[in-house]
Amino acid sequence: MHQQHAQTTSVDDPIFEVRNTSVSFDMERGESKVLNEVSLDIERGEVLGVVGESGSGKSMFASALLDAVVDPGILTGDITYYPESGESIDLLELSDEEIKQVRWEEISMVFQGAMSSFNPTMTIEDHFRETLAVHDYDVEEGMARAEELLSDLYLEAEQVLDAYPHELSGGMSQRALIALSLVLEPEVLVMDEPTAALDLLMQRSIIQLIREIAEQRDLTIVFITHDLPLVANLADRIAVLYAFEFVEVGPAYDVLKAAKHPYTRALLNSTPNLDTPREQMKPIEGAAPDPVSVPEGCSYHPRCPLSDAVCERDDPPLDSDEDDGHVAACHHVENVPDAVPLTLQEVTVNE
Ligand SMILES: Nc1ncnc2c1ncn2[C@@H]1O[C@H](COP(=O)(O)OP(=O)(O)OP(=O)(O)O)[C@@H](O)[C@H]1O
Repeated sequence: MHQQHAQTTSVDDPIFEVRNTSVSFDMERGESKVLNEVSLDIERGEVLGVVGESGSGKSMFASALLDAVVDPGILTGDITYYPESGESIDLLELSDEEIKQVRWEEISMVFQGAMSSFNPTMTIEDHFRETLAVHDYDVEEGMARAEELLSDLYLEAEQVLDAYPHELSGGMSQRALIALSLVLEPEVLVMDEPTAALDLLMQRSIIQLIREIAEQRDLTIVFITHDLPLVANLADRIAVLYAFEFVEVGPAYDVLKAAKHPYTRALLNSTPNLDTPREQMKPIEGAAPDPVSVPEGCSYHPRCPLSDAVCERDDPPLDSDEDDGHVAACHHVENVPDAVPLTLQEVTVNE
């Protein structure tokens, strides 16, 4: 059995406290735990990048934050949300009606592929008006905000509002969706691979816009991606998911320049820099675990050059004596830099 992870690095002013949170599916092959007892604090106003390979549980973490795990997934644990003013909210205890209000108004979400989020028979303006009306906001005031948001995202507001979703390019519709997700002035925006379907140039310009908007509006952003170099330019902190658990959390600069976990270092070595075409990236050897049969002990041990009997037996906790907020779940943290040297250091990082 996996041990319960110790509490992770705490932050000064948490907007979320996620504790021992799991998502599981009952499968014919056995219990599939696709988020495994994760604990993490998210700081108010930060951009947190959540990074991991495909199938590592990133989307499960995103949907857990909105208590929106798809059926028949079972979400357990504690997620406390601290609004800017008022009482803290135990998200997993809310009624369906209450959680609907929190979503969009407090915590909003943008997924990959705007097209599937828009209704093809409605104009973009209809989407804004409907969202405002359903949440009992003043529609005219809200539409003024919508125009402002669209132009902050470098879109011609009038033209975009009049358009049907299919009339917009991929980059335009993704930006329109970001504007829609912000029209109710939420405190948190959870973005799950919001730029994955776009070309590199458009991805970068949207990342830049997201940074600007986060700063202007004091937003907390949880940005989920498999693309480590992409978040390098965006995130204040990075949390790395491997096999449904966080294996490393820390300030973006430290995680990118001095990663502590062998997996994070392998991930960095597999993604040389922002200009490297995906096809040229070197995949990490071995396969990511199947959620039904996650290895005992440290789940990374079958792929790790430092693995020994302790790693095969004990799941390392995500804690450390370090006081710099940079933690890694590894029994051999001090030996990692020699055992897994960073081959490429070209990731550009916001300092
Ligand atoms: N409806 C479902 N029923 C059972 N298992 C599921 C379901 N949806 C997802 N999973 C499994 O949960 C695990 C985590 O999925 P998740 O979508 O969170 O991964 P991810 O890191 O976001 O990957 P990707 O980048 O490919 O979206 C995967 O093994 C996936 O197969």
